[in-house]
Amino acid sequence: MSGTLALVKPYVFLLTFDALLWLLIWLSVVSLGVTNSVGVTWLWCYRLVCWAILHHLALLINIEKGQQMVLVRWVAALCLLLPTYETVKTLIPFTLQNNCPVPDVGMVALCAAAASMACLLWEWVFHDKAKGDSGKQIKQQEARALLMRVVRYSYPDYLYLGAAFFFLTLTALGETYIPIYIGKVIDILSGTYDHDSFLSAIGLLGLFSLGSSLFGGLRGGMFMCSLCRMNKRIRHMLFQNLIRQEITFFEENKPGSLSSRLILDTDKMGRSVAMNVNVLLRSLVKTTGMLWLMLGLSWELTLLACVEMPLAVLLQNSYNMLSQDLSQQLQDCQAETQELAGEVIGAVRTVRSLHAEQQELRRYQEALDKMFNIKKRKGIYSAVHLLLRRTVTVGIKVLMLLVGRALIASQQLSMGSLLSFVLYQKDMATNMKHLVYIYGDMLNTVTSSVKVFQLLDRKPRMKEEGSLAPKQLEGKLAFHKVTFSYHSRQDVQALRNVTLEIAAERMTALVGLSGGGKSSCVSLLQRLYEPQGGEVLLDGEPLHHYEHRYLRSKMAVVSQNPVLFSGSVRYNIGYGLKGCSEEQVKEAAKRANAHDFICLLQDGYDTDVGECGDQLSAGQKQCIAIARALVRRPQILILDEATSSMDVNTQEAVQAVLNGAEGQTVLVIAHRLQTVERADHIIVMDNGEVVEQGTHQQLMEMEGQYYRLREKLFPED
Ligand SMILES: Nc1ncnc2c1ncn2[C@@H]1O[C@H](COP(=O)(O)OP(=O)(O)OP(=O)(O)O)[C@@H](O)[C@H]1O
Repeated sequence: MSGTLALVKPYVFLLTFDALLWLLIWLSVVSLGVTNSVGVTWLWCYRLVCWAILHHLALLINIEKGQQMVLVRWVAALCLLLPTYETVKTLIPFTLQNNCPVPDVGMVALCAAAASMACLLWEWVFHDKAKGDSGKQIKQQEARALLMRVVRYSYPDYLYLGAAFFFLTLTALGETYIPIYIGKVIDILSGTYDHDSFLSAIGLLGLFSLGSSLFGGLRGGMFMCSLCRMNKRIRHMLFQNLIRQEITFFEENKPGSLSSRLILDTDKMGRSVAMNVNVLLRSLVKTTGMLWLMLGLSWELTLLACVEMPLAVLLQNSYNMLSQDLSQQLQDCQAETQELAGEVIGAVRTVRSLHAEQQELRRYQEALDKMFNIKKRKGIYSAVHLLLRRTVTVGIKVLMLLVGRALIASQQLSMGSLLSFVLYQKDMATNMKHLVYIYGDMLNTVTSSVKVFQLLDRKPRMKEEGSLAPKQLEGKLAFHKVTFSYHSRQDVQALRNVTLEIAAERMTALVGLSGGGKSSCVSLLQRLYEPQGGEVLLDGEPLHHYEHRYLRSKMAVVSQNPVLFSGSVRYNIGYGLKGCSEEQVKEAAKRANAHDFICLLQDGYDTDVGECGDQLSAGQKQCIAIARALVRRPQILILDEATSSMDVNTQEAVQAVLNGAEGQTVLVIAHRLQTVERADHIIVMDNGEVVEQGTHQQLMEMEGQYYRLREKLFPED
């Protein structure tokens, strides 16, 4: 309380000083016997002198620097608003000129109130507070910075937005003039009837109504257009950055929440600019226009109408503070619920086979309950806020009608003008509410952009792509003292000081018990992860020195559970290849032993494989995945249990083709002895380490782990 008093004191002091200056000039005018208006030039001179005096006084007051600057800005507005208003008034034709020697007390008070409110609004809405502010203010500053960033993203649509703002101004101006003409019509009808005046008033009323509707439609269309364009741009940028991220990122962020960011949050982000700025500007133009016309009708009623604003600001401010946190909680909760539903639906077979429907239903119910509670609290805040707002509005309206009645009785106001005023006041309250509410809403919705921006700004945690792309590649792979653990399980080392060589143009087999580290080696070869220690080399050069695209063209990997995309068989085999011919697709399919079963499918190579290839068996999917790898003619082929779901005959056939691939480096991980026996070199891994290596013969003769564990290593034989 004492803090607020200390804050208000300098303002009261300067306001009293200003009132004294006005009293001085009034006494001078009276004593000199001036009866005509002093004129705008004189008023400017006088107020500039006042400004100089009050400005220096403001600088002399011993307050904190930031607050002093606010005071200085307020003094400028206080001194210069009235001469500015009088100047603009003289420039507009048909406006009643003030013939009093000095502006009347009401006008001075109104300008002081307007300057204070303008400053209050400016400091509250736009001005950055000094450093060292409380957490909430810092949060608001961040929200403002975010808002500016969202605005910057709409720059490319400046033509659409410019046109939209142009139509918006015309619409708002048209709407502003309507009540004035309604009042005129009422005055004509209630006084002595003049047909020409009536027709002209009705004609102009129709013109303004029609014009504002037409421009309103054009404005809406332009805003929608720019909103759609911005959404498209942001989603594209976001998706582009998402697919560049390292695999760990996708392990940490579930697909449900990512797709929510991509769809819901980007949408909200666009809305926070296009829709809210639309309403904000419309309200701003309308409020300014209406204030202008209302002042022309009666300053007493205008002053009364303006009282509503600080009260509305106060109420809205408190409501925004309470609802901003809840909105954030609600968003997180919605993303969680969506993720949960997506996970269960995606894994519905597993859920059903484990009879976990009830358990999942309970989990979903809990998530819905949590969301409901947040929404309930939000609803209660909103209802209380609405009630208080309505009470204030009705109170002000009653007061205004009482004052209006007094003004009509003293013939200072006509009935039509009072009606116009009441219409303005209603509209004014809505517009002011928008002015206050929209900014809060913008800050609210802009918080959904935080996560979008975090994703947009996220740099993949991988080494920079190299530039090596030699024409001739031998295809020799090597691990040199490689240590690696997954981000999600940093306590467990998946690979420990692994050193091994995969000879060029030879077939090497990686064998070992489950969890030995074989698939981790393959992941590092694909550069899905980066090792924490040591290096993975290709022809003696670290993998990250090579161009990304080059590596992908030289190395193909087929995994145990290959992912197919919904689309035709042909599309899946030639996936990601530009200009892949029909012959190349068929030849690869034949080599992968897939051609025969593809021909038996309903539409042959044009058959849709369904979502994730669901309409094919696991073995058929593997055959297509092998064809997809072979069509690229890779120098290095990695098969991670790639034939495990095929029947024995198919496995044999495919393996024979793979073995016969001339000049190719082949690395296989297999659980079948026949496959491993064919390899030129076998590396045995256990618990993240290389324990033995050699040919099948050598390993058998060694009688080490390979020999002892062969039954566990090759359970399929
Ligand atoms: N994505 C992952 N996140 C965390 N830990 C993982 C991940 N993948 C594997 N691991 C762990 O890393 C270690 C090595 O696993 P890896 O999959 O490389 O073994 P593997 O020899 O290929 O086993 P399998 O024959 O069963 O496929 C294991 O302890 C495993 O639990």
